[in-house]
Amino acid sequence: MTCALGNLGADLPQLRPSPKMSSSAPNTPLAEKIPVGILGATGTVGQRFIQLLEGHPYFVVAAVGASARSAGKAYKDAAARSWKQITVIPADVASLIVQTCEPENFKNCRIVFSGLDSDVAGDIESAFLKADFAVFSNAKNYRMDPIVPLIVPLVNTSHFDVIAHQRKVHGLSKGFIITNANCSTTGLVVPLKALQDAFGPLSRVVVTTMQAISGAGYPGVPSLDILGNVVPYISGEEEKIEIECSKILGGVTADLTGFSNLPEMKVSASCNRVPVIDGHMESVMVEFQKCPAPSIEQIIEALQSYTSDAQKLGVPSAPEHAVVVMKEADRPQPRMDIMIGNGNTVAVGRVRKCNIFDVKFSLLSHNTILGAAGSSIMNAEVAVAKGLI
Ligand SMILES: NC(=O)C1=CN([C@@H]2O[C@H](COP(=O)(O)OP(=O)(O)OC[C@H]3O[C@@H](n4cnc5c(N)ncnc54)[C@H](OP(=O)(O)O)[C@@H]3O)[C@@H](O)[C@H]2O)C=CC1
Ligand SMILES: N[C@@H](CC(=O)OP(=O)(O)O)C(=O)O
Repeated sequence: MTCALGNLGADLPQLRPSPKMSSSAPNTPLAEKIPVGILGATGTVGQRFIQLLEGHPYFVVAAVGASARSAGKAYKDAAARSWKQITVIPADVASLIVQTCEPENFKNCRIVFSGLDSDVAGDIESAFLKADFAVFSNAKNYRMDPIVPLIVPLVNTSHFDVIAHQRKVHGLSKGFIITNANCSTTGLVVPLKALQDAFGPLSRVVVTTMQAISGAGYPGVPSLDILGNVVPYISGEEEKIEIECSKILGGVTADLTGFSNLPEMKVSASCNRVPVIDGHMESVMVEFQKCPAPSIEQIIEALQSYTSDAQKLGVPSAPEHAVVVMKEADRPQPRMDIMIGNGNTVAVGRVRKCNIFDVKFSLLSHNTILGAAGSSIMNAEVAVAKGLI
């Protein structure tokens, strides 16, 4: 899964100058919106980008890309069968002509958000990086690359500090690549970060996931496999959760050229596909290095009071609460709780003593909002606030 991006320094095309932007007041609309492109725009994650970017205060969708199967059609026709959002396709995007995913077709964009299938994301995202775009990827291809930040905006925006080094290595002036985490990793690391900040290092984490079908994209899991059923296997998912947590919860090296992972924190994941449309549930057990461990009351307080850097920066998509702790015995539940914080909050419940580790709880996070497009957009907002765009 670890891929080297290679030497990207040569043949940089001249891009149009980026619009004037203010990094001093990140939560107010920019004087001129930043044109963005969406790669994989017809897919499950791409659609979520289009939905979330409608009326966005910083960004405007200026180009959409997908495979040769979709290219050349108006977006509304290319996505006619696959659009599964509960809102209609925004009118200004509906009429855009879908492009093939080549940088020259996105010359009017400063940023590209990628919801590309991982089979093609590696080469395409690399081409956009080489062409000096700011690339925000949802695919797994570059997550573990030693100079690519893997950022969950409610957890580790400090990892943006490696961008200057990444630009230097690749000979870029404005471009960079940031990746999001796997959707189950994303829901997990937010409460883990709250606990790590409050009580010090974690030694062991065991997680069992119950993942929605939208996680598999469209058309995804056949209905006959999933209706009235549970499938106890999602290819590659357990391995991704187990390694990504360590990079995200670790720091940046002192010279800002890479990441200091947390090999001492052991994570074991078991993943299941369940017949839910949106929202990944996770059942989590945590052991602290600290002995004696904090009390359940202290743990609940730490989860509730956790405030991420994205919230402190006040970027538009940052939720009021990174974590909400639900007190009802049978919550959170996907049907009722998935849109807390507009899909960018992690709902935690059933926080209780664990007879084997120190604490156990359930969590719910939105796999295509916080777990994908929502985090990418929030990462881009943070990049604007940090003056990187
Ligand atoms: N769904 C989720 O919850 C999450 C997904 N991800 C990741 O996000 C990415 C997208 O996932 P998802 O939206 O579910 O996948 P989908 O299968 O729903 O969408 C895939 C997209 O990639 C495009 N595509 C496929 N082949 C090519 C090609 N050769 N050239 C250009 N575009 C191509 C498709 O276009 P076309 O319609 O023309 O075929 C489509 O737009 C994946 O890497 C996935 O692992 C990450 C976190 C969560
Ligand atoms: N595998 C996840 C979604 C996904 O595509 O993850 P990743 O981007 O890590 O491959 C799911 O099925 O729910």
